[in-house]
Amino acid sequence: MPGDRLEGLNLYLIGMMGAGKTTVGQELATRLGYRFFDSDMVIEQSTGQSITEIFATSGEAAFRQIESQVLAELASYTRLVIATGGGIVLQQMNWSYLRHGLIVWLDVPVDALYDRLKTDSSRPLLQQADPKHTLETLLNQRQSLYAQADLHVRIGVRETPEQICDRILQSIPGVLKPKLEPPSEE
Ligand SMILES: Nc1ncnc2c1ncn2[C@@H]1O[C@H](COP(=O)(O)OP(=O)(O)O)[C@@H](O)[C@H]1O
Ligand SMILES: O=C(O)C1=C[C@@H](OP(=O)(O)O)[C@@H](O)[C@H](O)C1
Ligand SMILES: [Mg+2]
Repeated sequence: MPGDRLEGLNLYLIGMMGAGKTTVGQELATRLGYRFFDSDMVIEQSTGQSITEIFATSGEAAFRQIESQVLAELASYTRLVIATGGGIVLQQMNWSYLRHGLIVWLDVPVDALYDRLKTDSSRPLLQQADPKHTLETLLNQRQSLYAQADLHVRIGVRETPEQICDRILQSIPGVLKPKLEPPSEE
């Protein structure tokens, strides 16, 4: 299986809302023979609330706390593709979990993000007067964090999830961290 090169290492997809982390992640998991998890879906299943309800009833800080707890739980498994929520990079503690796997940044132009999300009401942070401006502002704030990924995938507006998977799988060998070989017996 293509996933054998990874030797069970989890893949964490990071990037802005609408970048395709959930969509591409499902396809990637199938190709790798991995299990797929979407951290938002796990949050909704474990709390019995939608992301929007959590934001509305408990606030973003509480959501971020739950998000970190879910990430910590998922990070204890292997052979997973995990589609994270776009704000996973905001908390330093999350990086200690992400770093145990291979971090892939799906980098999509803001115009394309907006086109994909303009009729989507499931992202509470976008329920603003000018959602495109909100996307631009969030990306500016987070760009340097996303850039800490192991693999930066710049995605064209016409690229399909299948084509993006092809590119990720082709690029993984070049970014796999070398295994620390035990010191040779002198
Ligand atoms: N490569 C793509 N081309 C066109 N539309 C896409 C692509 N990837 C995802 N989408 C669409 O964009 C929206 C957001 O995708 P999703 O996977 O939920 O992104 P994320 O999890 O990063 O927020 C969905 O409607 C999805 O069908
Ligand atoms: O960018 C963000 O802060 C968020 C992105 C969302 O996930 P997606 O990136 O899957 O939309 C979800 O976690 C929440 O609405 C917050
Ligand atoms: Mg998602």
